[in-house]
Amino acid sequence: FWPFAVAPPRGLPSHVKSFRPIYDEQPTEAVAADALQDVVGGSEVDGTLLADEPTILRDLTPDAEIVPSPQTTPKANLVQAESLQSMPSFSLEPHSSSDEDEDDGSAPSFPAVNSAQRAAATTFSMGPPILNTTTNRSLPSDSQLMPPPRLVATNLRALPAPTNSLRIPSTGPLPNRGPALGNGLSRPPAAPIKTPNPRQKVLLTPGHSPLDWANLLKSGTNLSGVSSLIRVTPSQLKYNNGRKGRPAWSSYQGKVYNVTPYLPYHPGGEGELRRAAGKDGGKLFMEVHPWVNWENMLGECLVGITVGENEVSTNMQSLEDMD
Ligand code: HEM
Repeated sequence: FWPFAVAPPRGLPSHVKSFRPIYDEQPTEAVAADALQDVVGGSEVDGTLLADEPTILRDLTPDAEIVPSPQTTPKANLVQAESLQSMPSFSLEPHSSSDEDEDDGSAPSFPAVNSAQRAAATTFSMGPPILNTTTNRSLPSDSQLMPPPRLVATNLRALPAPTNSLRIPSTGPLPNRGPALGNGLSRPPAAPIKTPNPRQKVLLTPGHSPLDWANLLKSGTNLSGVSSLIRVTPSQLKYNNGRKGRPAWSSYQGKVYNVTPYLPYHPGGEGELRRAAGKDGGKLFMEVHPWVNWENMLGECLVGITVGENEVSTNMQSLEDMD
């Protein structure tokens, strides 16, 4: 079935595998010619089909005006040599030239032959060295070189001995890892590291922080254990050493304090504070924390002042009586 008014083309070009109509309606001759033109090639000039194959179009459209088409596919033709004279021609053939700057296939000379650098080099012997193939490179003689540094004793530093080298030894125990263990599973507890001035603060029990002590000082509680300040003889001070239920008194620069209520508040621990109980604790105190103001911290604990043994008040009980 051929729906067009024209017959299907015969002798399709080799690159056309099939010829399939794409119009459902009856196309006009012009449309059919366009479709045919797409297939068989050719061109249209001023409404006139210029077919590459006039015989085919003649069969398809017998009434159409058929004119031979110009050559649309370039083909090699013989042309006259005169017509090529106006066209530039190129050639890869080498041509002879006396100019040394022309590329002769070798590396360009530097500096350029006619340059000022080349001229200066010949005049002042400056510029790049000209390699002479007969002498090759002229190495400087020993007399032109700096002499090697002399090894004198003052220039030498003692190298570290191999055993004291900082380099980690490749074999054996590492120097800072302790002794090697037999089973390798457990390690003995490390010895405590001693520092010149270790802090010896203790963990205070709840309710005994420095702030709690400050609040207790302001509470108005009698912390001294006495109704009024008294004269304290050395025997009295020694007697109140905090043992056997007796209060712990300590003297600091002539003043006696009852440190018993402060024991659980002492950041250094009760034991440290008890070391000064029953005696003058000024030396120990100043050895540990001379920055601490004991007068402010123990103000409410003040018992009295130290006096000589013979200065005991008449109404004061003797140490024998207190025992
Ligand atoms: C009764 C008088 C004393 C008061 C009021 C007192 C008070 C204090 C205070 C406030 C601190 C904390 C200091 C800080 O954090 O910098 C402290 C720490 C300490 N106190 Fe006392 N102290 C007294 C007596 C003593 C005595 C007689 C000793 C020793 C024999 C002692 C041994 C220590 C120690 C070892 C610490 C810990 C030091 C540290 O922080 O490393 N204190 N004391």
